[in-house]
Amino acid sequence: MSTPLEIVVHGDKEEMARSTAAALAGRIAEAQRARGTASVVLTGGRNGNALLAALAAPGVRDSVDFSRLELWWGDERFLPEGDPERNVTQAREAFLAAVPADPARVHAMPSSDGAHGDDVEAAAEAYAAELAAAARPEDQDVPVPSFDVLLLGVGPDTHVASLFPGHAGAQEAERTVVGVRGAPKPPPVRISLTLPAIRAAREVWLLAAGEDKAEAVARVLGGDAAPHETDAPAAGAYGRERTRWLLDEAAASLLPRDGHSPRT
Ligand SMILES: O=C(O)[C@H](O)[C@@H](O)[C@H](O)[C@H](O)COP(=O)(O)O
Repeated sequence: MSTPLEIVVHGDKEEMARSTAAALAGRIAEAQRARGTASVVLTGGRNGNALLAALAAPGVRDSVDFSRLELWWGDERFLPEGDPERNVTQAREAFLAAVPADPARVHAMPSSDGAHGDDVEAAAEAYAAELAAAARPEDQDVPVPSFDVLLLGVGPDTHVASLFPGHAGAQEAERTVVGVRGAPKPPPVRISLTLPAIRAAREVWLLAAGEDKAEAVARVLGGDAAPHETDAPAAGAYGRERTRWLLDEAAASLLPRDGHSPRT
């Protein structure tokens, strides 16, 4: 990992969601002051949706100018539009329905009944093209926008987005978006940003709360050296400027406490 890690441990998952939502609102406001707009990549999953619900809370959402916020997704379940299992469907329910986001700036990944039908590779290429079209010349050499914050839930097997240990997506070194088949986490067919796209973000924030994440957190952060990213994709998820792990006590419970702080 090339950027120093920040590890923040909260009392419980609710506090992690609330605190991280407030920090994200602040980061969005800073980016909008600095560059006029902000760009955030959302994640699916329980922790990701809890964060979105906290961001939509009245005291927090009022500090964000949603008319100047670009929203992207790190992965998506490749299902028909409106399917309750799609990350964008869950984000609409948890968050988008409550905030004045600009629909032109909400970049959902394709559905399996859209322009590309059930061709997940074509759908992935289309999203890669949308990302490339939004990239500016001054952005880094990876053809995606300079995301200000890229959010990732962490799976109990250390997967992030839909990049799973031992699967081809975690080894992709060129493309920015891939189609995923045979995902161990249902549904099996997905679209995902790759690690090169993830690492193009200014900041990567990894969300891991709950006892079921303790082994994954210890696997990536607890040893003397990080595991290889193809074996533990979360180990390859870091930003150009900042990498933050947002935990709760349960998820941090297996980290070394004997004066040897987790690798940061
Ligand atoms: O589409 C998905 O399922 C997510 O994007 C996935 O990467 C998720 O973030 C992790 O599996 C953690 O999910 P939980 O927070 O529910 O444990």
